[in-house]
Amino acid sequence: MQHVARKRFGQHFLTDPAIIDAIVRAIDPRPGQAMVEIGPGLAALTQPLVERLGRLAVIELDRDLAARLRKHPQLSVTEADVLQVDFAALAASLGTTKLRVAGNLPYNISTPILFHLLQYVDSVQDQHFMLQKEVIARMVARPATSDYGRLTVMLQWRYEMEDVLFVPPQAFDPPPKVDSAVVRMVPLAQPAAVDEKLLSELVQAAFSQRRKLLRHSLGKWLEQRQFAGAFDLQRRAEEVPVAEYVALAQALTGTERA
Ligand SMILES: C[S@@+](CC[C@H](N)C(=O)[O-])C[C@H]1O[C@@H](n2cnc3c(N)ncnc32)[C@H](O)[C@@H]1O
Repeated sequence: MQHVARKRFGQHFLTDPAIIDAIVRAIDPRPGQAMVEIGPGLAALTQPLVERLGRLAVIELDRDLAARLRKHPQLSVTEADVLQVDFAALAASLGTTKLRVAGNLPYNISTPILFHLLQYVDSVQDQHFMLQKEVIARMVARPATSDYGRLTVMLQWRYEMEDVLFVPPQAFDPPPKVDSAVVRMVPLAQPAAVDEKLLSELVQAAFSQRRKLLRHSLGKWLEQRQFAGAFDLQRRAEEVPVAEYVALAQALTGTERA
């Protein structure tokens, strides 16, 4: 039966066989691996993935698409909003502690999905996501560039990330208005021990006025926390490397490096 793409679910279905093949090769699924796909849609990626894996868990919000997918004997379908899914519990239900996660994400909620998964980083082996190209540019950005921001710091603190593939709008039906790309995210083996909430507040304060020097955006914030250490506030937020934000958050809590 024909499915009309639903805009509210960010539905853009992959149709280009060469692109689908390139994405699956980048993911490199192996038999028996525990993988979950977010937003399988009409199964463009799902089918080649499950052929290689043997079994695949999928999370789909669209009730009609979930009903179709349930007919596939090798899929376990969770009909849910991915932002409500407990990935640690999902990993346990699949008999693993480390999940592989993949998906051509709905772009309207891609940043919330990335932050949701950050909570479950300890239950993840790796993540491969198709996203708007500009979002991936922000994820993998280097300091002192206009793409470097809150998303960069909060993700680079926990993941090694790589832009692995460019995908043009014509690879989808209907084509999105933006260019896309695929990112590989691998959790760091030895992340710094830091209070994530504090780091998040710090980074938010720093980038709240990104064109100004940090003494304007962060000075007062540090004063309120009675910070007496050394930190150069004569810079803009985008000039501070991830490791320095982490070290500052550690100094604020007295946490030692792991
Ligand atoms: C960009 S489409 C990708 C579809 C398919 N994987 C493909 O590549 O052709 C995004 C998919 O995510 C689903 N989706 C949208 N919002 C979702 C949510 N909150 N939770 C789970 N799935 C969602 C959509 O219904 C759709 O199937």
